[in-house]
Amino acid sequence: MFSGKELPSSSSLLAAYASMAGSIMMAQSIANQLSHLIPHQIRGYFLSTLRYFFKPQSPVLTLVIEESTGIAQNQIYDASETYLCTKVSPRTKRLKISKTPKERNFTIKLEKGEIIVDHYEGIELKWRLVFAEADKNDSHNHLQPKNVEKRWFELSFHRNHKETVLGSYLPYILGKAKYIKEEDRVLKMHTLGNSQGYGGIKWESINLEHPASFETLAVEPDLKDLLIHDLNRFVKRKDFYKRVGRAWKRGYLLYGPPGTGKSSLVAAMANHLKFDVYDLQLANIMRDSDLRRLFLATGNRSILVIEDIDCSLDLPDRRQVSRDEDSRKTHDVQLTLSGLLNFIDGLWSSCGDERIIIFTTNHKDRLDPALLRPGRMDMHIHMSYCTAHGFRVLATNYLGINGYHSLFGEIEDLIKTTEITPAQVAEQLLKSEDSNIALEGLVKLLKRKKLEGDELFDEGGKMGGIQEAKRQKVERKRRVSVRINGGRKTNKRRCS
Ligand SMILES: Nc1ncnc2c1ncn2[C@@H]1O[C@H](COP(=O)(O)OP(=O)(O)OP(=O)(O)O)[C@@H](O)[C@H]1O
Ligand SMILES: [Mg+2]
Repeated sequence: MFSGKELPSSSSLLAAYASMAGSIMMAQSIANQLSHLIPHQIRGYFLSTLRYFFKPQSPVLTLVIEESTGIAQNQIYDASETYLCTKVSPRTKRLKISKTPKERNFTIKLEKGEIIVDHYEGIELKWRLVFAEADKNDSHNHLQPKNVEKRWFELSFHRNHKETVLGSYLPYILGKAKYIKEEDRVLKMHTLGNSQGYGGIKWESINLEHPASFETLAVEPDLKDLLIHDLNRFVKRKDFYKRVGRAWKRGYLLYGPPGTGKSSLVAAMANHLKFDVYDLQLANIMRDSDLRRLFLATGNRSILVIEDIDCSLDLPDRRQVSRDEDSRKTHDVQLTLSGLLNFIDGLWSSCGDERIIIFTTNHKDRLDPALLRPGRMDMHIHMSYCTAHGFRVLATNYLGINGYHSLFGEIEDLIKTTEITPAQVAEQLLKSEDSNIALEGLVKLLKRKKLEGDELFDEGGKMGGIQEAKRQKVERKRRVSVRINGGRKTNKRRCS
């Protein structure tokens, strides 16, 4: 396109200009001297022709950035459009504004003919949006409908800055636009569909509107900082992963009792990174081929979540009759954890960038050692019962209390000695908008739970361990809930 060689340097330009000016003056004096010989009209024509040929070159260089390259959308045009929305000045007269149901924010675009002046490293850059009716005879445009307007940006600046604009300003705009788009991106939550369409089970997506963020998460500040740091480092390390020849992926194992925020943490991670979430319910997957297809259909910059990994892998019976080319065979398609892990490892390396995989479980102790093997999951994160700090976060979230409340001392003392999940605390705080009523309710709940815990402790003494007493109590509860459900099988089996 443009190369440094095409343009003279400023000093040579000056020299050329000086010699041109000299030539014009000389021509003028010749013309004056010959004035008595040359008729008046011819003299004027002679001078204007001379001026045309020796006119100094304009110092302004204009880049034309067309909307389409004829085959594909022009990336620089799209990025400029996004970038310039942030550069609207008080002098801008007209803007176009729109919002589709799926968009979160307004989209602002420049109107025809509007001019925006931007400054970059001390350079003044003038942008103008130009519209014209598309050339109907344009052979490049045969794919476009007739009477479509052609659009382009004209970017004008002093030609001395050509190198900076091409080498640094335009890449800066591409980067900025990418960042703006990421910020605005509506995240998607992909789950497995109910319908078995052609080709088998498929992902279906909805907007991920989970409000969880690291700010609203009731976890210890150290853990929160560690996680945010880990995620930020991961997304920045593309080159590092490439250099050491590793697939750019990261695995987290979240474990802890129900209601401690494992799913909320997944949503907070997705919101923080602006990654889509793919929720893979293994219970719905019978065949290896399905797993492979679904896995390959996940997008870049995404989090693949496999919840309750301890439950989903020992599903009752995955034996299935499948149709081979011409004979019917019975395949044992039982998925094992290590089989799944090898499968994922193998595929993962070959399918794109910036992948995060998260396993969640209520029972780390029941997991296959293959999953716990060093190097398999990058971080093991324990989500545990509510702490005093966790309670303060929830009190801020739900009741808007940022400072002190007279019941805080009692609640925090009780929380330290009681097993209560953040979900239970949250539920209690939701019961009333009056913080006194909500917190008194929480005190009662904590006292009741503490009492139950103490009884369990006594029972444990008789039975030879608090864990055994707990297990038996949960077993009793589970039998009740199975009876209530009438033995109906659900996808998410109770595993406690
Ligand atoms: N650590 C937490 N911080 C803030 N809110 C929480 C936390 N844990 C639980 N909650 C609240 O409780 C609800 C249930 O929590 P969540 O679904 O994240 O738990 P979970 O650990 O995934 O449970 P399960 O093991 O049953 O899947 C959440 O919607 C949230 O409102
Ligand atoms: Mg969960």
